[in-house]
Amino acid sequence: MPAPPVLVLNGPNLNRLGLREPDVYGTETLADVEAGLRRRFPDVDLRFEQHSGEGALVDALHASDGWGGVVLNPGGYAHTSVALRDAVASVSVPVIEVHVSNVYARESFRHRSLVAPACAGVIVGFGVAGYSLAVQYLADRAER
Ligand SMILES: O=C1C[C@@](O)(C(=O)O)C[C@@H](O)[C@@H]1O
Repeated sequence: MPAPPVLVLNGPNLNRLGLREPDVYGTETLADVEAGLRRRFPDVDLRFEQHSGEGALVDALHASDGWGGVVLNPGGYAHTSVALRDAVASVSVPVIEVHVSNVYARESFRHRSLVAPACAGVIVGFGVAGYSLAVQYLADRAER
């Protein structure tokens, strides 16, 4: 049986990666991230979605239930969204929260994630390499 897909789910403003605050987020675009992950993990059925709205992110999480995992960068919703946290808690798929920047080295309102306690793990501050680390974890987990 083929391994179930892994969803790389990005929230608001991450479609601006590479353009927005490059000193904070780097110069790689979301398309670069997708191409890099597809190159690095040719055997993983990777799906990519980016939504600016909270509801669409909630729906995407629900639709991924039973998949191999979700790599979730909730963007600013990490710090505000009870609905997103509840959506993560409502599914049995392992969700890894990723932040490109080191949110703990930034403004204090970024130090708390409402979503993180519902996640299997969190990767913060490794730039876009965080997506790759998260997919690697999920791929290893699928092989166990
Ligand atoms: O939009 C983002 C990007 C971010 O999630 C990151 O990847 O570093 C960190 C958030 O605080 C911010 O609102």
